[in-house]
Amino acid sequence: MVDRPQLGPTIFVLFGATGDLSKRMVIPAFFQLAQSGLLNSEWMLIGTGRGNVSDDQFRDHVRDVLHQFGVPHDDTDWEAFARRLRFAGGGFTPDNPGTLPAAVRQAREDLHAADAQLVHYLALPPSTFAETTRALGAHDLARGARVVYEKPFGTSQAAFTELDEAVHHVLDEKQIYRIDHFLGKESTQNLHILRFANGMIEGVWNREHVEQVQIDVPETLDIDDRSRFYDATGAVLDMLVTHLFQVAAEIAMEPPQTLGADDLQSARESVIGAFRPLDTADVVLGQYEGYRDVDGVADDSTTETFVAARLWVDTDRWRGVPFLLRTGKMLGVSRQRVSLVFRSPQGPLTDIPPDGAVLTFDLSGDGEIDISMVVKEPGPDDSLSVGHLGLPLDTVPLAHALAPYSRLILDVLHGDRSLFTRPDGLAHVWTVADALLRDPPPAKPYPAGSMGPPEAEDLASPCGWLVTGSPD
Ligand SMILES: NC(=O)C1=CN([C@@H]2O[C@H](COP(=O)(O)OP(=O)(O)OC[C@H]3O[C@@H](n4cnc5c(N)ncnc54)[C@H](OP(=O)(O)O)[C@@H]3O)[C@@H](O)[C@H]2O)C=CC1
Ligand SMILES: O=C1O[C@H](COP(=O)(O)O)[C@@H](O)[C@H](O)[C@H]1O
Repeated sequence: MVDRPQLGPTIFVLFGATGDLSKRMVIPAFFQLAQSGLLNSEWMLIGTGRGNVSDDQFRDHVRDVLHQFGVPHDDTDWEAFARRLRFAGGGFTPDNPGTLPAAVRQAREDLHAADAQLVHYLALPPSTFAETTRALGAHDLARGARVVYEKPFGTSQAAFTELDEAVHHVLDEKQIYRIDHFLGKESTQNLHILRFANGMIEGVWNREHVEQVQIDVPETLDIDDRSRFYDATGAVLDMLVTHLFQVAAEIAMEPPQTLGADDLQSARESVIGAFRPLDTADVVLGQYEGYRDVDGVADDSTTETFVAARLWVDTDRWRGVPFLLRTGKMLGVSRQRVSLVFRSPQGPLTDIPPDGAVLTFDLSGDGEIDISMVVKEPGPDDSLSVGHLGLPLDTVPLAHALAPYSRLILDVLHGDRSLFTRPDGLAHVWTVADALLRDPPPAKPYPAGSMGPPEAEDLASPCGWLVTGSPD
């Protein structure tokens, strides 16, 4: 990132600026960028929404958000930031521009930058993506702009195709940034950096050496804050076909020619084409006991709050290696672990623990890479034991981790699409998930605080899931 050119003046339009995602992620991330001096000094953030919120009311909201989410700042930081906040209300549809076009014109004047880079961030319900894009075209706010779409970008093959066509009617692919914040995590980026920078890792990144891959994101979190959204979405759409598939693609991809944006994006998104459509016999769905009592959840809801799946990647590199994916709400622990479990060598040693040699990427927080290895148990005989080496990424010299949303927003400002998804990859995602979405197996009940339905354990045999309900 040190080699990146200076950014020019920027106008960042935040749709859904007073919504949940904006307050949790986008506003704190943008503030982090401003505070770290990573923005051009000439920028303006225009929040938008359907209500008539004054600039000052919006500034109060933003300040509350920074307090609520514990974003450290002093008065000087805040005053410099607040001066650059505006709000444009009155809605924004193809028939009604509200006050946004005028606010953008004014921002260009205030910045003395007729050519300021316009970025629209759609932190909106996905059902509004197509219409908002049409409105950008209708009110001349699409020309030269970059547009960030939140997930999910479509909820089925048909919905994806319809949305993709609507968006491409107004924008070129180069203007489109479909965000998946798991790709912005420091450890996720190490799935390609560590691999391609270290021959000893790249050499074993294949079926000859890897017995199985686990992508495991259990969460203790409930869904109370967004029960309506969640009940209409479920774990398969919320996590599996989005974040977990993208992480699987990061692992499965063939080496790109370069780590330039187009090559990296192409390598990751094209390997999704080799994901075998999921067999529902390889999927276990669950629903935690008590889910139907949550306010906003239907009394007879069949929505899954847990999914475990065995995915196969039909490439020469990975044929026959199961990719085990698991995530769910109200589980016994919160973890975000990607593990490559290595095969035991044939040779003189017997009784080697089957999951002794594992390379793990911890995606949570600032990230960590761990290696476990089978070693001699120090002592008088030759018993085998498993030892661990941990590398917290914040201990790497000069580490200055960016939160995933900060990193991805910065990439948008720089016009770097390497960590964003592409329509060919997404189109195939819907093919892979089609049978599961059309005819899902019933969600099996599981107790809150457990690790999901017991049937999910069988998917991961013989090693079993490496993340268990017990503390590490
Ligand atoms: N919340 C989260 O933790 C996460 C959310 N996401 C994604 O981010 C996006 C936004 O999610 P979230 O913030 O939770 O959503 P919200 O339900 O909070 O909606 C965001 C804002 O959108 C506006 N809005 C709501 N309905 C409509 C509508 N029918 N037409 C136009 N504007 C509307 C509202 O602003 P106003 O009333 O001011 O117009 C609202 O504040 C979604 O795509 C979601 O999937 C992704 C990851 C995590
Ligand atoms: O997108 C989502 O991600 C979160 C988990 O993300 P993280 O920020 O904790 O890494 C998940 O809880 C949520 O259901 C999902 O919508």
